[in-house]
Amino acid sequence: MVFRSEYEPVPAVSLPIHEAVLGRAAEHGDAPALIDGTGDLTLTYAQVDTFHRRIAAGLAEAGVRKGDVLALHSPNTVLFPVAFYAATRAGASVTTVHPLATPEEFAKQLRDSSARWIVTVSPLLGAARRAADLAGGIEEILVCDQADRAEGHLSLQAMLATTTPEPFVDIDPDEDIAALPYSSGTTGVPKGVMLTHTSIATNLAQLEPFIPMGPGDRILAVLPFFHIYGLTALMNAPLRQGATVVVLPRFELDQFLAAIEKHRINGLYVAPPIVLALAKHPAVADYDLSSLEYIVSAAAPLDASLAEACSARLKLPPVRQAYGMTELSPGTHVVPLDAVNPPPGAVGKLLPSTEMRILSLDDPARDAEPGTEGEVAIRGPQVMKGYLGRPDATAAMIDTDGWVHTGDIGRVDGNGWLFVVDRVKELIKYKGFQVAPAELEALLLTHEGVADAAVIGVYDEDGNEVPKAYVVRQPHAADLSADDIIGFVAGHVAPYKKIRRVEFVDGVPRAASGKILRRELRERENT
Ligand SMILES: CC(C)(COP(=O)(O)OP(=O)(O)OC[C@H]1O[C@@H](n2cnc3c(N)ncnc32)[C@H](O)[C@@H]1OP(=O)(O)O)[C@@H](O)C(=O)NCCC(=O)NCCSC(=O)/C=C/c1ccc(O)cc1
Repeated sequence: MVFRSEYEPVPAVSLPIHEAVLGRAAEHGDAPALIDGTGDLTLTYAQVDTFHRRIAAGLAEAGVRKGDVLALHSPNTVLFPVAFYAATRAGASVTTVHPLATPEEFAKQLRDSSARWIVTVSPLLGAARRAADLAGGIEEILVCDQADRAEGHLSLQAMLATTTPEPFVDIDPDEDIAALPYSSGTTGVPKGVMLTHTSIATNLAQLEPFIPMGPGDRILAVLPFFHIYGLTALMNAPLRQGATVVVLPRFELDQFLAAIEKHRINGLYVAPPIVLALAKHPAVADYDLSSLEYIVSAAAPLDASLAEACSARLKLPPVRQAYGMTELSPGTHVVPLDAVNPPPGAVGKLLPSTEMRILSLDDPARDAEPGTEGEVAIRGPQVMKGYLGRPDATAAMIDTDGWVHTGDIGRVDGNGWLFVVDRVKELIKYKGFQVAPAELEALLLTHEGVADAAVIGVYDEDGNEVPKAYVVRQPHAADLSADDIIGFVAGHVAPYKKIRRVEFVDGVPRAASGKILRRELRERENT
């Protein structure tokens, strides 16, 4: 059975993303678009409009051409959105990089995406230079935050002085790639997700009626812009509608609470660990959070009683969930802000122009019995174009009828609410960040004391999923300890991918094909 959205379809928004988002920026003029939540800098809509055009001219002058891949490597700053739209206006596809990626991880992404340009911030220049050396093929490393050409790197700020006219680039929004975030999908290592201008812009139009933001609304950008959730909910959506975005570089509880109080934030888009902090942390009582009107949570499963504790403490309507994934530009379901008594735990209703099937877990060619659990499959204009350079992985994810097999297990109630109950995919979600077991297993096998290894997600006391390694020692490495393993991995990966539990075993369960039997390990955990 195909579930169809109960809402009127929305027409595709076939526009370059910078036009779809900033097309009306000049009209908003002096209204604040972006405020630095750690300082005083404010960019008005008129400035964002002018600045991104000047930087696009500067990038074109530096040699950026249509189809080039530009790696944007920065924590959240007020210049991040400006750099993003400047790059797309110059014709580039933007691949966003985690600011804490190690040089090796960064280099992998540069090589895989055939990136030619890096835009970073000066504190991260060292990592960017090492990554560029490892990867090769980089024309130039540019820096967002320097007023001049310090340290020999072109600066985006210096480009604001350019008198060169903005480039005219002929973008085909339906075909050309605007964003190339990296995602593991349901299995394997991170892959470049090709999102066209149209798929991202149309997804904004699909979401807008349900979580409207407009002039006067003040949104807090604490989740990273480099993930599709932040890029959509905290950057594209508010800037398209004329709201004000207060920007924080990372989640630090007191700074976050102080920013809500100081800037009279009314809408929060967060992930479950922040809902947990709001529900339980004593510091919450020290701040005036009365400006808040709603909280939306996505990126990872949210416990219904935790959501209830959070909204009760802050005297807010129930926390709204939304559901999506990078491969879906990203949104497919949302609990509308104006929904009356949405059922606890629901991740939402199908967005307009989106179809869903719930596939049988025994036979994915068939639908599950109505009301029962199955794998969520999605079809709509927000489906990615594919994984860059990986036709096989693309075919494994999108079937010949255009359905994306999400790897999440869900159930739909009689009123069309989706509940996500589990997942079939291998991926670990640490605080909403993807951690691919295959990547950590490959790394563990490079340790001279490790004979074999498997990684799965287990739950800690706070209900966070954390990566756990099962390790088989080499015969000569009898004294290899858990701390050795944890330290070794931490030395090679971004902090969110760290191994946080270790168990030594005599053997890793494998199928005859050699595939790790993760289900067996998971069952062992639960007994
Ligand atoms: C703010 C969070 C929730 C919590 O922050 P945290 O507690 O500091 O944890 P981190 O995960 O950032 O940091 C991990 C480690 O790195 C460390 N770290 C941290 N920043 C630093 C630093 N700048 N220096 C140095 N060490 C540091 C940090 O201290 C920590 O170290 P450790 O103590 O060992 O755990 C953070 O985890 C976070 O941003 N998570 C969200 C990720 C996210 O956006 N994912 C979205 C994927 S896309 C998606 O799901 C789409 C959904 C969607 C659905 C529907 C829609 O409509 C739209 C979208």
